[in-house]
Amino acid sequence: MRKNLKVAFCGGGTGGHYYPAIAVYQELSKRFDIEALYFTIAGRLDDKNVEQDIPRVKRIPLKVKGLRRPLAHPENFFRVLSHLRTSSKVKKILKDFNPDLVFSTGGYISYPVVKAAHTLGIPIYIHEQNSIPGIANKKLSVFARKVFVSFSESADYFPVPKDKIIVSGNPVRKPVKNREELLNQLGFDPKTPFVVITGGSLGSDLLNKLALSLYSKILEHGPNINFLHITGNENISAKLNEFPFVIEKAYEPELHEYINIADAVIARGGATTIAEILNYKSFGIIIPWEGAAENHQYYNAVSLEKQGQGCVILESAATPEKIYSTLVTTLKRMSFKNNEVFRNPARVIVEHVVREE
Ligand SMILES: CC(=O)N[C@H]1[C@@H](OP(=O)(O)OP(=O)(O)OC[C@H]2O[C@@H](n3ccc(=O)[nH]c3=O)[C@H](O)[C@@H]2O)O[C@H](CO)[C@@H](O)[C@@H]1O
Repeated sequence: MRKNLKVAFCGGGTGGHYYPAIAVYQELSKRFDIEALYFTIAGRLDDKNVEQDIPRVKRIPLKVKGLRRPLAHPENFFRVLSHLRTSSKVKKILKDFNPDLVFSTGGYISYPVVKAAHTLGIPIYIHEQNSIPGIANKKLSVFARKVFVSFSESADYFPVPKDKIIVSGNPVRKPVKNREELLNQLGFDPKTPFVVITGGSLGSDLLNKLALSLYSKILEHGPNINFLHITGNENISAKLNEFPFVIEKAYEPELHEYINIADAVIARGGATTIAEILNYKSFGIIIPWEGAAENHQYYNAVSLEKQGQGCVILESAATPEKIYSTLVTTLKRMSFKNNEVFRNPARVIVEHVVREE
């Protein structure tokens, strides 16, 4: 008989924080009967998706806001007070649920949850997706039993003994669909190169603009390439009508399936998109968002480039001509991929958690 495991998760607001938690849930549920509780940020992506992604989950939406920058901003006084109030509510919920462990993937929602779990003595595990860790994870790492990091270079940022840190990689969801099935559904020929364009879970105006010029060039000069373009909430369909080789979606809940079969991905430098490109053996043409805290998207992207699975194009150099020529060269070099995930970071995490518990 399989053992029961009660897990409380938190980490959300964006897909970059949320999907690694889902990947860990999926891996844990191969070994245990999981009873899950998920603290979501009310109204955000995690809150909207968790009931589809985790069967029978107890969803606990919290109304929390992140700290404003600079940190000395007067508004932060009230936000910290609200975190403290939320923390006592969370403490009661955690006490009643009585989980075996808390798994947190960072972001501001993790403050009240991890602090409450700490006061109750519940084992805490933290995962950091980015090359340069976020403030919440750095501060909360002292309460964790283990801190999992995606990049070895992040280890030095955490104020904890080195043996607490495990370089696991960033967990990605396990793809289950094949290329033919997915591309036939989109009405594309599976033998034609297939490219995903994504600005991450919130979309990117810059990528949307660049893509339109890229499509015009392809219409004029070729070669044959089919695209799935994730626009975020922006609706640009009217402008895309003249390009029959492009399917546009505002959001695709199973984007990982398409990244898995893509011959190339044009993307921002969000850590989880980068991890999907890396682990599914695709190739990324990455234009990092320069506004990311401490430029972490750039360092995420450089790490992909160093591993031979991507190239970084800075915003200032990201002209349609540059993207077009890089894409054409990339596709010439690529052979069509198979469907295997060559590394499964979620398994590394689960093995450590099982060993500890
Ligand atoms: C603007 C912002 O704050 N960006 C941060 C956010 O990025 P953001 O949420 O954009 O995250 P990532 O690009 O890292 O990951 C997006 C995730 O959402 C999934 N997805 C996306 C679109 C879609 O339609 N369907 C779908 O399933 C992707 O497959 C991926 O799993 O978190 C990342 C990880 O902490 C950080 O590195 C980014 O800097």
